[in-house]
Amino acid sequence: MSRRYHPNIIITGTPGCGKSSHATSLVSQLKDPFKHFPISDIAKERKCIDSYDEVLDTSVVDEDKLLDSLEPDLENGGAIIDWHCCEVFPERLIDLVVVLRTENKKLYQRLVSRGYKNNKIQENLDCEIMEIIAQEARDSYEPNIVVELNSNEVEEMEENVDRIVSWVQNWLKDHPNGVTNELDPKLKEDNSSSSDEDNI
Ligand SMILES: Nc1ncnc2c1ncn2[C@@H]1O[C@H](COP(=O)(O)OP(=O)(O)OP(=O)(O)O)[C@@H](O)[C@H]1O
Repeated sequence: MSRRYHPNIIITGTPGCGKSSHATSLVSQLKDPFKHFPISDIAKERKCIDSYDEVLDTSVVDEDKLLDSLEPDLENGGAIIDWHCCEVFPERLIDLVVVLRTENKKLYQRLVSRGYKNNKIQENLDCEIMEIIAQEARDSYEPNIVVELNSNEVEEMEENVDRIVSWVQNWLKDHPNGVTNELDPKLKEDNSSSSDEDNI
């Protein structure tokens, strides 16, 4: 039966909230076999782009194709997934979902400095105000694996990364035999036996 011996973590949040910065720093601290999966780039590399949204100036990903392509990576474990969507990844393959939150004023400044068009900036600010991604995470995963962290200042980012590294170290200690990749209710109970939320 397929098992993973390192946890898979989703780092999600509205564009500009710091997903890539967090994921890069996390992987540089955790090292091998942990690997950064910047999904926007990977979707292009693995030819999982469905179409282009002219209005929002963004690529539309073929999520089924993306998931088929990523499933073996997720089964290996140690994936640090960096994307603004999280619901596409099956619960059985995800151990922690980190939702980054940024104050609107700060997010606005970051998006302006990227040269985004006004409608794209507004769309992203609305997304953050309405907690779209946080809600998607709450709707898609067990509450004990979803954590919201503030990402307004550099110091917060450093603190967040330290907390996630500690969580990983505890996960590795708590799961010496790994966890199943299968959808097995009994084994799933075993998977959730550690107090994941308490550790982060
Ligand atoms: N906690 C933070 N404090 C200060 N600056 C930050 C923080 N997080 C990110 N930034 C800055 O905000 C900008 C956007 O960060 P980053 O590219 O990591 O966001 P993202 O969520 O990955 O965006 P996207 O979804 O568009 O890829 C970068 O210039 C980064 O340095």
